[in-house]
Amino acid sequence: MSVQVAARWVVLDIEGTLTATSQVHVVLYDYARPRLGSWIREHGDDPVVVEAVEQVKAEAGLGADADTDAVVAVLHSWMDADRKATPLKTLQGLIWSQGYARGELTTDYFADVVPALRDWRSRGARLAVFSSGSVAAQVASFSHTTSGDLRELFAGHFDTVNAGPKKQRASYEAIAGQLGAQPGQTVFFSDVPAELDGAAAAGWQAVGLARAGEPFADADFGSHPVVSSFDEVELEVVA
Ligand SMILES: CSCCC(=O)C(=O)COP(=O)(O)O
Ligand SMILES: [Mg+2]
Repeated sequence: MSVQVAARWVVLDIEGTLTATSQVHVVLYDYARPRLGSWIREHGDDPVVVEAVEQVKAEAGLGADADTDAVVAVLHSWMDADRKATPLKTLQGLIWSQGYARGELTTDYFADVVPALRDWRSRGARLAVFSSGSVAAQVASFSHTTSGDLRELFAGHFDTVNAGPKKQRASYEAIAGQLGAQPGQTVFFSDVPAELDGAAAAGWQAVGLARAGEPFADADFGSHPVVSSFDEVELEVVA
């Protein structure tokens, strides 16, 4: 069954929507896990790293003098629990960016994704991304994919820093404001029902992705329309 959407702006979640969850939880997390300690030690003069480490200590209740091993233990526990904490996402993004630049990481999308995004873009839709992954991680991941460099497809990238938490209405209002998008002409695609609730509360259209084999495949999407792939989306691009 197909879902009809009339929109100018298409905003996309990544994990579970564009890529398999294993692409993040296995490929990317396994890449970051053994590199966190050395990254923190070797970039002690990078203010971004210093701030992220301070945030980890504060969020985890560690003392200010906690050593790097203690910070890394917290980061590993957050990855084990898939806690999408902003300082973890910042540090992962730095490490993944280097991995993509070195050719050690490549993003693989579900088969329907790249054809759909190219079709929507060619017909005048504006595309943007809203993910818990940092903007740096997003840009790096779209630059090295099995379909080439896809960065030119996107007009905006949003994360928990420049937009806010993905389940909150205010984050979607912030994104629409930054894009200059009319909420009613904007659609958000995600595999997580609570994220769709946040988008809908901001006046957006919201469509669930229930992809076979993914963690949210059998989730209750409530009143949100649901598709199992982008092949089931009929997008009318409005001016
Ligand atoms: C290559 S971007 C990294 C994706 C990531 O770290 C993540 O946690 C994905 O979460 P999402 O909000 O896209 O479900
Ligand atoms: Mg997701």
